[in-house]
Amino acid sequence: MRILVDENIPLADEFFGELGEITRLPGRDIDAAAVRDQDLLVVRSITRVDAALLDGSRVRFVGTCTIGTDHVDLDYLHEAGIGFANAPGCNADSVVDYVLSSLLLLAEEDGFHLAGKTIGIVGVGNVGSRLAERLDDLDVECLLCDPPRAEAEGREDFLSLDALLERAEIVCLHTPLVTEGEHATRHLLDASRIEALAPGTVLINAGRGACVDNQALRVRLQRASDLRVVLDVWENEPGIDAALYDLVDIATPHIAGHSIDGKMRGTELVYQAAMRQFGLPARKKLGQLKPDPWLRKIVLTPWAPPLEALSLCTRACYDVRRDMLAFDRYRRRMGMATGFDAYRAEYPLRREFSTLRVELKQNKGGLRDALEGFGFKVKLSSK
Ligand SMILES: NC(=O)c1ccc[n+]([C@@H]2O[C@H](COP(=O)([O-])OP(=O)(O)OC[C@H]3O[C@@H](n4cnc5c(N)ncnc54)[C@H](O)[C@@H]3O)[C@@H](O)[C@H]2O)c1
Ligand SMILES: O=C(O)[C@H](O)[C@H](O)COP(=O)(O)O
Repeated sequence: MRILVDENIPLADEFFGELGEITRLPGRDIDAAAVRDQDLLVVRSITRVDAALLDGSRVRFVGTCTIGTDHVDLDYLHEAGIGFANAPGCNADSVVDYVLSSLLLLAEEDGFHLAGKTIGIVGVGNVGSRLAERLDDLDVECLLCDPPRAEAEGREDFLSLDALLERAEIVCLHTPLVTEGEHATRHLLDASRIEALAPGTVLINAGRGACVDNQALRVRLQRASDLRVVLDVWENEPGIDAALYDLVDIATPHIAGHSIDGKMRGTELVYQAAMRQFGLPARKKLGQLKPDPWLRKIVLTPWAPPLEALSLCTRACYDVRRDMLAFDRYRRRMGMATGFDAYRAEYPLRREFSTLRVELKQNKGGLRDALEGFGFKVKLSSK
């Protein structure tokens, strides 16, 4: 069997090696000529998978090691009888780490506490629901909006988008990009909703760029810099709006989900689906292959002030400023589009909060709940 894999997929040899010969290419170089003689194609979100790529090829199965599927023409694959799998939830915890690291940074810069804030989560799937679970320990009020789930599950506690936007001080978007139908998400935040955001609102988009009308957001920020904006995803990646880039508070190149833990989970999920497709046993397990965490444990003495301690653990594990500053360096050196892709391709190793254990000698000021809310494994020990 011949297998073509995006070069930014970790553990591809370990998982797929037993199936046949592996070729690796940058995701944007995967074209019709490259896939023609392949049997299995494993991609990330930057490869458009459609008839133009696959017609006339031998490919029988396509896997994307991502949550999102908006780069894949699912109808075409179905009609062509080509098997398909994505990796639901694989990097959801990584996105939640990104959101919490960003919120902590803004809270420190602006001198506010997360406790007591009202946070609106739009899109309550794997990412949104895990974010809500973690925030549960932090004494924040969570407002949830997910009309497809509200309809399917009869959830009366879910709000409409406009009701959520009216009350939330922090708005987190975790919706997929859906361009058609009753629940389309393209420009879910359109010009009128962006204009109506109350001054001081924090807006975070780590779903898909086009869920927010980027031009309208730029216009609002040019008129008044009264919002705090965190954008990990953008319209027209990698050639994003440079004027908007200059106006937002935290700008990163679609790396919220790029923890090595999330990427490896994505490879495992696609491997399992491919083995099912080919009727083979999936013997490889991520547990056998995963590298050890690089930072295992932080021990906090009774003198640790709770807020500083939370900040220290978060930054030790993942500090969003690293990605902001690095992206800025890359885009200055290479230009926006090339820098955007290059930083993602060379993305430094990042572990998830759940890989770090925090040992506490004393549980002062709700520190244990805050650390657990952020996702760290906490042990209270008097020794
Ligand atoms: N920035 C990143 O690196 C990164 C990483 C992972 C995922 N993502 C994006 O985030 C999206 C969400 O990820 P997930 O794992 O939670 O996906 P998911 O499929 O588990 O959940 C998406 C949720 O959005 C809801 N939804 C759909 N249309 C909606 C609408 N109009 N309004 C409100 N909610 C709506 C769905 O009902 C679903 O519950 C993915 O589709 C992907 O596009 C981005
Ligand atoms: O949908 C996803 O899983 C994420 O957006 C993913 O992190 C995208 O990463 P990429 O495939 O673009 O490297």
